[in-house]
Amino acid sequence: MAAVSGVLPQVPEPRAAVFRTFSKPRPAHARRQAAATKRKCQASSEAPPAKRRSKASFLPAKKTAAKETRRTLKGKAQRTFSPKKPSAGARDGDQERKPGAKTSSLFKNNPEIPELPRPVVKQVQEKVFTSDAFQALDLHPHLISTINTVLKMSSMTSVQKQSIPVLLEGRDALVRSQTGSGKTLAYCIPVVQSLQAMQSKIQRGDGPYALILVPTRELALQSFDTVQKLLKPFTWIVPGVLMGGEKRKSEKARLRKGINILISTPGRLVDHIKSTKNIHFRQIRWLILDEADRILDLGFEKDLTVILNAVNAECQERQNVLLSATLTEGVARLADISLHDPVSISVLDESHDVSSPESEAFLEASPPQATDELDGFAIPAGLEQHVVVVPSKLRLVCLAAFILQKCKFERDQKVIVFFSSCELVEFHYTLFLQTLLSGSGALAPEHLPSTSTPLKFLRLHSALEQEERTAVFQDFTHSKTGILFCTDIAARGLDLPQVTWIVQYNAPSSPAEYIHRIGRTARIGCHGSSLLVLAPSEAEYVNSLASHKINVSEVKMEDILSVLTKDDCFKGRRGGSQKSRAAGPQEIRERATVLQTLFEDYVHSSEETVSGAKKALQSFIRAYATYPRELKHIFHIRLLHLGHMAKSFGLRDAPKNLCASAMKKKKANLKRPDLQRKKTQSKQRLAEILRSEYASGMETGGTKIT
Ligand SMILES: Nc1ncnc2c1ncn2[C@@H]1O[C@H](COP(=O)(O)OP(=O)(O)OP(=O)(O)O)[C@@H](O)[C@H]1O
Repeated sequence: MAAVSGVLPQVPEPRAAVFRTFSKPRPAHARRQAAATKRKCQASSEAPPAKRRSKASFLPAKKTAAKETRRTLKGKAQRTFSPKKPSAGARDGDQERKPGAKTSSLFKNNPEIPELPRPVVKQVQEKVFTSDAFQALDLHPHLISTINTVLKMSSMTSVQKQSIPVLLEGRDALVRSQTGSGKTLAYCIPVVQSLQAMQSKIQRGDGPYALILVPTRELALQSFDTVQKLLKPFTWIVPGVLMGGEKRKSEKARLRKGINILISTPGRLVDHIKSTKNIHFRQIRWLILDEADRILDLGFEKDLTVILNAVNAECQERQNVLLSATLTEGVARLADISLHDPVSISVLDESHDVSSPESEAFLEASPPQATDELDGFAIPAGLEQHVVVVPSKLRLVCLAAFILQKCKFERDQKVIVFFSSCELVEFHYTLFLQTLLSGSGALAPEHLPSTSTPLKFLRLHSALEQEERTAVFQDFTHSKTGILFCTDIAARGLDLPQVTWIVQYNAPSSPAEYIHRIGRTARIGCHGSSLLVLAPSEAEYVNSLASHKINVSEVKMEDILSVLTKDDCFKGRRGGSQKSRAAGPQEIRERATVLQTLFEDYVHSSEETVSGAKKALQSFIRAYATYPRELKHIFHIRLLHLGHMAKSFGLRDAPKNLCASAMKKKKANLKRPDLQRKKTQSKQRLAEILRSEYASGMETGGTKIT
């Protein structure tokens, strides 16, 4: 199959059947080139036959995947992306493909898929809506009409019904209700109502009366948008947003003119506290921490202390409100330092009988406690949660098949896929764009099945320029369909309409993050679904979720992969299609192999792409090493099979240098007397890395007072 270095054909490996149906009609010169490539491919396909499959194969097949792929090559050599000459990187030791080596052995030597534990847990549920109209509240008539006409809302949600009167009474509060239940308005309405009612009319130059802290820039923009809408009738009250990525100068200018309701990420605010002389908190009446547990979790504690000190130094009398769908011990600790005689508001219905009188949201007028996860977190009733166990080698094709199923063969599907790092998002985004999209190595329109929808890929992570981040956020918000690849910066608070599926390709590091990620769908009483992808060694995670009252139902990997039989782009040698013959397990395996080969060919098309895949793999391993201690027995790097993982990055073999450097480091560490100190340092570095995901964007440059 593979050629020895030196006689390697220009096109590294012909996977003609893969590319044939993916290509567009080509001009004459391209056809001549393809014919030449075809000849080369035919020549290279005369390599010795691959070995027969071993009996230890997962899903035993009659023929090897490698064999099948090679057979598809004959006489079908067209590429849909333009590979550069096999590069040094692509040919170096670990990636070199030896004569007779297998193309892909996706279904061989995989670990058994274990029987998943089936714990039965009673999920916590909340009732989203009440029958009470906003008119029932003592609000300014213009505010009510804005809610009704601009926001187009008539009845209150449970959390709004419970929170708004309490906050209008002037109490501090700790508010917990499920994702997508309307917490933003639960605090924005009382803030606007109280500020417009102030006896001496607010002046812009007075500065901030309300300070709203949120963990991410997108959430800051979203909350700003809501506040802006509510303020329509009250034009003298000026809202403003501070967030990383924007020009500091323009923010300073806006601060100088005056912002009355200030929405910010903590890091950015701290930066202004330290560097902007026009910022003051003399008038502060409200301090709101949205996603309060996250703000604490991510090491924002230090920033928060700076902010609280700055606010306390100028003003003691204010209302404090903390909100989140997930209360943890951390929140309670935070509550200790910032709340005064707070009311704890929790919208819960554990009875599951949402029509019974007892199931009404209840108000618990007590100090907040460490409500930790023992209670379980409420999950929207319309959310169906699934889990699929996939051997590492098959992860990539499984994800691709799932996306194709949802976004190509079903209508109006909006999917968010969560990854554990920016590098992973970038890698998968580029790979899918280059291989599955029309025009760049993908499906030519004439080959698209009539039922299919064009794919639209987007990505969101902290390493993007702010302008692009905002554009992507807006684009996905207003799209009817699409696939958003993202890190956890999109996990909290974002209200992206009509998201139908959440995929967690990398498992989250805590049950709280699981809840927030899946909470991007099934919002405000709608329906949605989620899929968690686990490796066989991670199956135990289902029990961990169950201990937090989270129920997931299993879907079989084969059922996800079977979509490939709907798509003749992935036809194997025997060319079976759904029309010509029934799709059996063998055909599914063949097509999965064709798809994997498409990925591998792209990855191995240049030195750059090989190196990108290696970096992504490295990033995956780094992220894997950061699971908290209580999950280490499930997610431990020693449980990973590097060679198998490499396949899920389109690499044909495990990169040797990656292993070697990791091992060397481990050995060296064992000999070190100062190991403990180093460990602490690396933990700190890790915290920094995680933190950078939510950074203010103002880390670089001096902090000159202006
Ligand atoms: N009373 C209401 N009637 C109809 N829709 C509402 C109402 N209140 C809020 N919404 C809508 O519900 C959606 C979710 O609201 P919001 O983003 O405030 O939820 P949340 O509880 O803060 O979620 P998360 O925990 O994920 O941050 C938004 O689109 C919002 O406009």
